[in-house]
Amino acid sequence: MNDQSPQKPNWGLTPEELATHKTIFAPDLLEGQRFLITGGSKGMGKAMAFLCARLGAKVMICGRREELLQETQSQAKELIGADIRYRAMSVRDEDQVDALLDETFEEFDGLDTLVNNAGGQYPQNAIDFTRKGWKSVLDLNLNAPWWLMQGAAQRWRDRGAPGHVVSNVAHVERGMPQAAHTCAARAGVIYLSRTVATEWGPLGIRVNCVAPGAIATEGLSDYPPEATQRFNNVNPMFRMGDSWDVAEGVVYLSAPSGDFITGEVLTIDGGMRMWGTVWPAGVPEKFQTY
Ligand SMILES: CCC/C=C/C(=O)SCCNC(=O)CCNC(=O)[C@H](O)C(C)(C)COP(=O)([O-])OP(=O)([O-])OC[C@H]1O[C@@H](n2cnc3c(N)ncnc32)[C@H](O)[C@@H]1OP(=O)([O-])[O-]
Ligand SMILES: NC(=O)C1=CN([C@@H]2O[C@H](COP(=O)(O)OP(=O)(O)OC[C@H]3O[C@@H](n4cnc5c(N)ncnc54)[C@H](OP(=O)(O)O)[C@@H]3O)[C@@H](O)[C@H]2O)C=CC1
Repeated sequence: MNDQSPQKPNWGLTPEELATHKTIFAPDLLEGQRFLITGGSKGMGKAMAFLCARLGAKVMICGRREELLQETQSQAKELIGADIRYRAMSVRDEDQVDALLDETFEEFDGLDTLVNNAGGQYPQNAIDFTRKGWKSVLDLNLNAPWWLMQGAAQRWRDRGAPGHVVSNVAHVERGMPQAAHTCAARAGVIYLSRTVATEWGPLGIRVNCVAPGAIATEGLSDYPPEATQRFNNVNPMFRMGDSWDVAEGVVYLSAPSGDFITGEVLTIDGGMRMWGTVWPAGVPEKFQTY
């Protein structure tokens, strides 16, 4: 994904930066805590994995490509001395989701935080979506996080040892032109989270979301350069966030700092919810008004 061509910049923080980036959190904040982070082999999920491991947590990650997972595992070992576990799988496959949860609970003898981070979509005008494309994006960004959070909650209830969920969604308050499929899915996750935050409150399970705006990660290489070159101009701070901004938000909600927070959406978007629109396929002429 790290395409070096001038048209496609090399987005995201390097492993060395993830290993040394300053953090506001105490070094032993997550000592003994167990995290499952989906999509931890690059981008924001990798930053979350490094940060949690640096703070003392045991971390399991997953992703489709084993080589990226392996690379993340060895970088974490070499740079921060952490033993990150991984499973190569797709969260779009229900059986593989169950196997991932079983392996994680067994390996760690329980789980403290599930981070639903794996996700994504392709940019297209909604009028042209195929049914197959719609279902693929809904499977990845709505069904998979639901299977994961429900499966984790059942195991927490049955073991009498609760944990927490943080789902990485997106800023969707004003819709997301050229990404209506993901917008629908993420809105679904937000309202699922708000609903089960009430149902699962008595079980001791907290359920929250983080909602990033434009964040410079390797994932942006999947978008056309004519779209990504304006991603620094889609919020009133006139810059993109980085994966560390989101990783620290996830830790804030998972650690004791989040003990009285549930059903919440922590927006990390440099103000994009008030001003700015991503237009991931490029701004249509009619909308080129500023
Ligand atoms: C919003 C801005 C900020 C956000 C940034 C990020 O999220 S960064 C993170 C960025 N990282 C990611 O997003 C990574 C995760 N994303 C993904 O894996 C894919 O976007 C996916 C969810 C569609 C799965 O894809 P897959 O191939 O495994 O799935 P599949 O075989 O099940 O169905 C494929 C069907 O979907 C359709 N279709 C697909 N592409 C296009 C397109 N460009 N054009 C048009 N249509 C497209 C097409 O119908 C196709 O069927 P066909 O014609 O092949 O019979
Ligand atoms: N970057 C941004 O500006 C924004 C991103 N987001 C969302 O935040 C989340 C993280 O984004 P970002 O870090 O940029 O993305 P990246 O594309 O950089 O990383 C995505 C991670 O998810 C994994 N993944 C993708 N599909 C699957 C799958 N089916 N099963 C298992 N793992 C999978 C990838 O590994 P592999 O490909 O090997 O499976 C990778 O580890 C995503 O949900 C994204 O849509 C939301 C708003 C803005």
